[in-house]
Amino acid sequence: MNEPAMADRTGAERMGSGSGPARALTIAGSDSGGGAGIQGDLKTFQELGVYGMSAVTAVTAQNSLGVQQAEPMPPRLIAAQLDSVLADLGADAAKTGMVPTPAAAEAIAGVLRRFGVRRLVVDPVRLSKDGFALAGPGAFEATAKLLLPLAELATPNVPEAAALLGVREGELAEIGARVEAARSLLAWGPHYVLLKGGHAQDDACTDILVGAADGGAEPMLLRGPRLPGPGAHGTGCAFAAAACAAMALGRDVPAACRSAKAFVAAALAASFRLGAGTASLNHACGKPKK
Ligand SMILES: Nc1ncnc2c1ncn2[C@@H]1O[C@H](COP(=O)(O)OP(=O)(O)OP(=O)(O)O)[C@@H](O)[C@H]1O
Ligand SMILES: Cc1ncc(CO)c(N)n1
Repeated sequence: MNEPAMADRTGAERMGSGSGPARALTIAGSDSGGGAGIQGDLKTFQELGVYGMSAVTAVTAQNSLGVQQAEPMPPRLIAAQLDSVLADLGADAAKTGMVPTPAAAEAIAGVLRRFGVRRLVVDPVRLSKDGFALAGPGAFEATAKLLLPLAELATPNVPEAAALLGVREGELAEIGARVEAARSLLAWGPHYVLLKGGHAQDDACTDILVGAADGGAEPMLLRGPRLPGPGAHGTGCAFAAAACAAMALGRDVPAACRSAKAFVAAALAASFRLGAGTASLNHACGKPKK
């Protein structure tokens, strides 16, 4: 099949009040609790002014207490959703989150390659906050092997980075070790790695961005005050989705990561308690005021 490259569709006819919005596609699991996954990503896209679309990779039953159950979608149905969106609507940027099985990773990588999706954020999701395996057996490894090479930006947290590098999480406690780790992760193939700092014992919650173009020689450190408490559900997804939204709007990766950091900080500062467990991120109050 001869598919149009995404770039060819960027100028698709736009009707009504002039040019249409930038388009962002999330490829992720459904979170019934509304804070992470598809639901969190679409809220983030909406808040940041881009048109959100989705391909559901799995359905989870979860709430503020944790994940109770998860079922993967059949790979063919994941691929069909991606085909439907990309062949007709197009996307200026996309992000992947929960990839439940190795076959799902294969299906996603195949369609993204076929459509030439270049502005891709890969969030290599492994465990939920309460330790539920969102990536089933072999799926994290398949995501690393098949999706990270397609990524413009990869956004691992500290435990995911440790797993990818085969080191203990404790070895990434110091900022210098995390900069080195981020550099080493470039070997998986993304153009940029943003190593998130939420899990580090770091008062500034430092996120580290390195780029392959200079071999990670000039890391960019994104700092902000660590908000007290256990944080909120969905911060990792919100970061990747906010970066994806900014990339859909044409920003480069460093600018996209700066705005994602500001978005998550604002959404966290405005978070609230709904259930008996972890707080809910307030995506609707997260828009940076600048
Ligand atoms: N307590 C906090 N205060 C301020 N910023 C935070 C806090 N916790 C996390 N962040 C920020 O939130 C973003 C997500 O980081 P984190 O390391 O928590 O991702 P994650 O582990 O993938 O998230 P999740 O726990 O949702 O899976 C980063 O920009 C990080 O710096
Ligand atoms: C569906 C889904 N994706 C990602 C996460 C990680 O926060 C979650 N809890 N649920």
